[in-house]
Parts: sequence; structure tokens; C-alpha cells
Amino acid sequence: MTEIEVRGLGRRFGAADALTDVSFSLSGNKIYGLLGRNGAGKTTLLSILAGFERQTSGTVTVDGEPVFENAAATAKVCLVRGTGDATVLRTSVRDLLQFAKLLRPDMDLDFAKQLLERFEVPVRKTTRQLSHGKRCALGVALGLASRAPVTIFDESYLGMDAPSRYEFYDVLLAEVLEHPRAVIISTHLIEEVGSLFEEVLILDRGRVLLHEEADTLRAAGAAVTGDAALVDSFTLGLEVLGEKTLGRTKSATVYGPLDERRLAQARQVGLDLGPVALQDLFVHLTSGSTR
Ligand SMILES: Nc1ncnc2c1ncn2[C@@H]1O[C@H](COP(=O)(O)OP(=O)(O)OP(=O)(O)O)[C@@H](O)[C@H]1O
Repeated sequence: MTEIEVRGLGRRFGAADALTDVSFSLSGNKIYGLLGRNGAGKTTLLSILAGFERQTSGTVTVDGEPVFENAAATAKVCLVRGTGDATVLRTSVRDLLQFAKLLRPDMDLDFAKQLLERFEVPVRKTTRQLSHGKRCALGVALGLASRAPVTIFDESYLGMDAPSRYEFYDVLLAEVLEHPRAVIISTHLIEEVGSLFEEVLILDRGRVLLHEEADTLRAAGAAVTGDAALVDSFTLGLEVLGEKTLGRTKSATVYGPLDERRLAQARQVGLDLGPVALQDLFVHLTSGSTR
């Protein structure tokens, strides 16, 4: 079971801080969701985690080993970015697989080939000749087949069409059951992929805004809907993340645990209580925080 420790991490680009005092631990073979608005620092963080770039301050360790320029640690991490780093190559997909196997001896080449068939990636074409979506699928296939103890997908499947993305989610779930490992997914498709997350980390302007078990997070809020006056009285004293009013009906998103007394109160006055989607919580927690 791989342990990732990030302590006081900072990354500066010129005069701007992309990451500031980021600290967290990821412990266990889980699927982690990394969320954050555009420019929040997700790619920067993941690139440092994978040893692709160096931090300005702080430490990042995988199983106690610093990552940067440490082959033993970086071998444990496979980062698939965007459309994959193979996009610039003129090699055929088939040759690229052999090359990937040389770099990552743990890679399951047969599994990679199966995935490419499943995603209908033509192996005779060069990576340059592939469509954007097929390049994404190639990156995803290499990441899944890498069997790296820490496998990271940084918006790597966004270019794939919906059926292919759902295939990816299915394969990912089956794969982590059969070969447990830590998987970090950075995404803006929260509604689509959020149900896979076991733990969620939200970055906000380069800082950790929240790090929570996904179930705790989902249970941490509620959508309260009903007569506007009743909703107002029910939510008095609660942390209200957002409200929508349509005529006399109001829906308020509250954040924080609702005790039995509150739940009974809601039922008594006929208010409707629903779970809050991860995406809604994310939008509320990070609204107004771009840079
Ligand atoms: N090479 C670089 N030079 C200068 N600034 C950079 C560089 N890379 C990232 N940044 C800045 O660091 C901040 C974080 O960028 P990053 O790409 O990590 O965010 P992100 O959360 O991945 O965003 P997105 O969701 O838009 O992909 C941004 O303000 C960005 O402009």
C-alpha cells in the first residue's frame, strides 16, 4: 500500500504562486478525486507528485522517498496528462507500447493491447495520425496497463467520447479491484466521474480547500426544498451554500450535518431533503475563486 506525503508544498512561477503551503497525506489504495477550478494548481501539483517538475518549497514523498530525480520513487508513479505525452511522437502505437514496456517493466503489455482494441485505437498508425480522442484513449490505456502503484489521470480522458469514457470508468473499477493501487483523477467532469471517488481533495488558488472522504462529503450537505418561508426558517443557523427561488418554492443547499431533530423538523413541515451532488458542493465551495 503506497503512502503519499505532501508537506508545505510550494511552487512559484516568477512572482506568482501556483501552490502555497499544500499539505496532505494519501494513504491506501483508493480512487482519489482532485478537484479545483481552472488555474487552481491541479496540474502543477500532479506534475510535482510524478517528479516531472521540482517544487519551490516543501517535500513530496512516495513511501518515504522524495520524488524528484529519484528513479525508485518515480517508477511507482505513472502520470497521464491531457492527450498523453506520446502525442508528439512519430512512432507507431505498436512501437510505442514496446517502448513503454522498456520504461515500465511492470506494465502489462497484453492488457494494454486489449484496451487499445476495446477503445478501437489503430496500432499501426503513428501517434500523430491519431485523432485527439484516440490519443487520449492511448494515454488512458497506457496508464491503466502501467500497474503503477500510483496512477494519475490528469484530465486525460476528457477528449474521449461519452461511450469511451464510460468504458474507461468500467475498466478502471475492474482494474483497481483486481490490482489495487492508488488512482488520482483530476477532472472537471465531476457529475460523471464523482461516484468513483473514495476521497476528494479540492484545491483553491493553490491551497488545499478541503480533503475529505467522499462519503462524508456527500453526507455533509443537503438540498432542502419547499415553501420559501419554511425553508428560510429551517435553514436559520445552518451554513447555506446557495439558494434558488422559483415562485414561492425555494431550494437551499446547506452544508453541515443535520441531526435527528432537524431531520424530524423537516419531515414535520413537509420539506423535501435530498442529497447534494459532489458537483454542487464543489461549485458552492469554490465559486468566486478563480485567478
Ligand atoms: N509553466 C508555467 N509558467 C508560469 N505559470 C504557470 C506555469 N504552469 C502553471 N502556471 C500557473 O500556475 C497556476 C496553476 O496552473 P495549473 O495548470 O496547475 O492549474 P490547473 O488547476 O491544472 O488548471 P486547469 O483546470 O485550467 O487545467 C496558474 O495560475 C497557471 O497560470
